[in-house]
This record gives sequence, C-alpha cells and structure tokens, in this order.
Amino acid sequence: MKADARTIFALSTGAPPAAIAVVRISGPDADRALASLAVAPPPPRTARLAVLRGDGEVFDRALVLRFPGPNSVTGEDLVELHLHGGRAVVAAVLAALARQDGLRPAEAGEFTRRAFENGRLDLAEAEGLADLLAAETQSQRRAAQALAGGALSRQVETWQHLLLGLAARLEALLDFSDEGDVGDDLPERWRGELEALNRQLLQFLARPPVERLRDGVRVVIAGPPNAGKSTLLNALVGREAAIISNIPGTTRDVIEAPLAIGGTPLVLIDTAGLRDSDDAIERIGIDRARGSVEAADLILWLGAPEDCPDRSRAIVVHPKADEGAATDQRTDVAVSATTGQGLAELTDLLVARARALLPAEGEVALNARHREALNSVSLHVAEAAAALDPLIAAEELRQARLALDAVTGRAGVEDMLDALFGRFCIGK
Ligand SMILES: Nc1nc2c(ncn2[C@@H]2O[C@H](COP(=O)(O)OP(=O)(O)OP(=O)(O)O)[C@@H](O)[C@H]2O)c(=O)[nH]1
Ligand SMILES: [K+]
Ligand SMILES: [Mg+2]
Repeated sequence: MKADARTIFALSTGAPPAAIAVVRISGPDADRALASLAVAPPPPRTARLAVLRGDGEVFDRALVLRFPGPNSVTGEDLVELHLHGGRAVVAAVLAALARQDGLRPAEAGEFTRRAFENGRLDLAEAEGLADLLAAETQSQRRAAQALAGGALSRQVETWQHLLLGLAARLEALLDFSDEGDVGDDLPERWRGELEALNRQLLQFLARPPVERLRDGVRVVIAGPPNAGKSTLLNALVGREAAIISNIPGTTRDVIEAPLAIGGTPLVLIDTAGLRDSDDAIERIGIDRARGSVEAADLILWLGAPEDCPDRSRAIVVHPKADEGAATDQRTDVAVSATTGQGLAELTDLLVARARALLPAEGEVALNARHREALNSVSLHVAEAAAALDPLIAAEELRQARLALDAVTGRAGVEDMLDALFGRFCIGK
C-alpha cells in the first residue's frame, strides 16, 4: 500500500479538547500550506507566534515551527502548528489544509513510514517507536527506548561488519586459488571466527523474548481438586476472579487474570483440579489444565511435591497452611490464602522467578520478527562454517548477510560490499 508522495497532514496529539493540539504537515508543499494559512515562514527550528487565517477569518494564534528537509524527523520539509486544543480550532485548521491542492490527510503511521523510507530510521528503530507508543509499564518503556534508540541496529551493524570481513577473506582466498585448488580446506582460524559469531547469535536468540514484557509471564496455578487454587488466585489478584467452593471439580475453564507486581507483568492462570474424572465436562477442563501447565512459564504447584509436573518451572506451594498440616521439606513456601500467611513470601518468590524470564534491563531483547531473521542468519553461518567448498561457504555468507539485513530493513548491503572491497588491497 505504498501511498502517494503528496504532502500529508494530521493531528499528532490526542483527541481534542486539550490544552494544545499539534498538527504536523510533511512533504514538499509544507511551506505552501503555511502560506495558505497566511503565515510567513519562520526561520528553521525556531518557534514563532503567528495568526492563522483563512476565508477572512482568524482560526487561531498558534506557535509555528519549521524543519526543512532532510533534517527533520520525516526527512521531508516539516511544519508543526501548536494550536489551542479546542475541537473547533483543530477542525477549522484541518479543514483549511484539506482544501489545499497537493495536501491530503496522513494515513496511520505514515509520518514514521516516510522517515523509514527517507533513511531517518531503520525498521528495528521504527518497531521500537511503535512499542514506545504502546508501552504501559516502565520496563516496556525501557525496552522500547533501547530498540528505538538503535541498540539492536548497532548490534546488527557489528555483525554485518564481521560477516563482511569474513566474506572478504574468503573472496581473497578464492581469487588466489588456482582453478584446481578451490576445493582446498578453508583455514581453521576463519572457521573458528565464524563459529564464534554463531555462538553469539545463538546467545541472543536464547534471550527472553520481548513479547513477554507486553504479554506477561504466564503463571499457571495447578494441583489436585480443592487444593485451594482458585482461592489463591483470588487472594493474589485481590478480587473474586474465580468461583470458590468446597466441592472438588469447581473450576473447569481456564481463568486468566493479568497482574503487575512491582512493575513485573504476570498473567495468573487458574485451572481445573487434576484428577481422573468420569464427568465429560470436567475431563475437558482437566485436559485444558494440562495444556496450560505444559505451556506455562512458571507453575504454582499446590499438590504433593512428588507429583509436580516440572520442578524446574515450578514453585511448590504448601496450601492451607492455617490448617496446621506438617510442611514437606520439598515445598518452597507455605501459604494460607484465607489468613494471608506466607502470601508476601510467595509474591516475592514469584516476582524473582518471573524477572529472570523477562528481558534483562538495558539488554537488547528480540521480537518474533528479529528472532526469525537471526535464526536464519545463524543457520547460514553454521552452514558456511561447515562447508567444505569455499564457493558454497561464500554463498551461505551472502545469504546470512541478506537475512541480517531483514532485521533493520536496510537494503544496500551490496553497496557496502563494493565500498569494503574497494578498500581491500588484495595485492598486499
Ligand atoms: N482453611 C483454608 N481453607 C482454604 C484455603 N484455601 C482454600 N480453602 C478452602 O478450600 C476449598 C476449596 O477451595 P478452592 O479454591 O475452590 O479450591 P480449588 O483448588 O480451586 O478447587 P477446584 O477448582 O475444585 O479444583 C474451599 O472451601 C476453600 O474455602 C486456605 O488457605 N485455608
Ligand atoms: K473447589
Ligand atoms: Mg478452583
């Protein structure tokens, strides 16, 4: 859906009424749009108070700013009108702009898209910007800022550089081989560097996915019927999210309750009590419970420690601690959902375990698209390292570079290649 290159405009701030409303105009006719509002263009990047007029009327007295391209966020001529944020003011100015030839309302994301097309930011940075606008928690904000600020893009550039260097050495080898020697073994050192690069890629791929910051760490409460799972869920989220009763088999559906504790995003998931049941509906619930346990990031296990489905992902809870039963050595924490005993300790434990599953602060975290691209890079790098034939290795490296390029969406690797090989002195 490549839109036309006409000058676009839009209200860039939230829905009026508000104290101020910023209208942005981007494209070759931005200055002309200003003139159509009877405003003389102020010097670049200088705020000027101006009277905006049209049809013999004064629309508003507003602050006007100009950012001539290419030194603007979009890379085009850009004008900002800081209006009084009343509905009628904004409507009058937008209507006046719409009447101008060569101007049209912007589509969703079009300012950012133009910035990308004009090389003002790459794909990863654009994604970071989108994440930043969607960020609701502080950890989401920090991850988004890192991405928008080019942290991943810089890492990709480093890898791109490494790959180019390795490819260049391979080319040199090919150029100097006699026809018959092309099948010769590749130097061990060269191979070792490729393998080191691949280890680095795999380390990045093993990092917690950035989506977990948005979707929350999935914590499944599981165990036998009547263990107090639903009561614990309600106590942790502080509301009656699930039905509680003394009848075993009360919970059948999977109940999800999102929760943030100290900025750590969690989804608590209550499930049907696990047992053999003759009730067809309950059995469906139990199947769903098992599926949830399988897919869980963490399990709060309220059953006997020896029955815990996966200790490595579990916190083993001794429930109904107020009833005074002896606590098994193998439980992590004893809790009473009714008296509140042990709840703080459980919460601390849960947050600590959940944090370890979230992207580390200040570290580049990957989204699904980045992972797919880097996974492909890693496969090609591994193939190159394993290749016996230098021609095949060279082709794998080329594929790796292309896959790496997909992360930032930057084309023009071939140009980089030309530049690099231009400096590369083979005769030396
Ligand atoms: N004394 C005591 N009773 C509890 C506690 N937690 C839950 N109960 C009681 O145990 C019974 C079962 O609680 P639920 O929360 O429904 O148990 P559940 O594990 O969700 O049960 P199912 O959904 O049927 O598998 C209810 O009567 C609760 O009031 C607790 O900490 N102490
Ligand atoms: K119950
Ligand atoms: Mg229940």
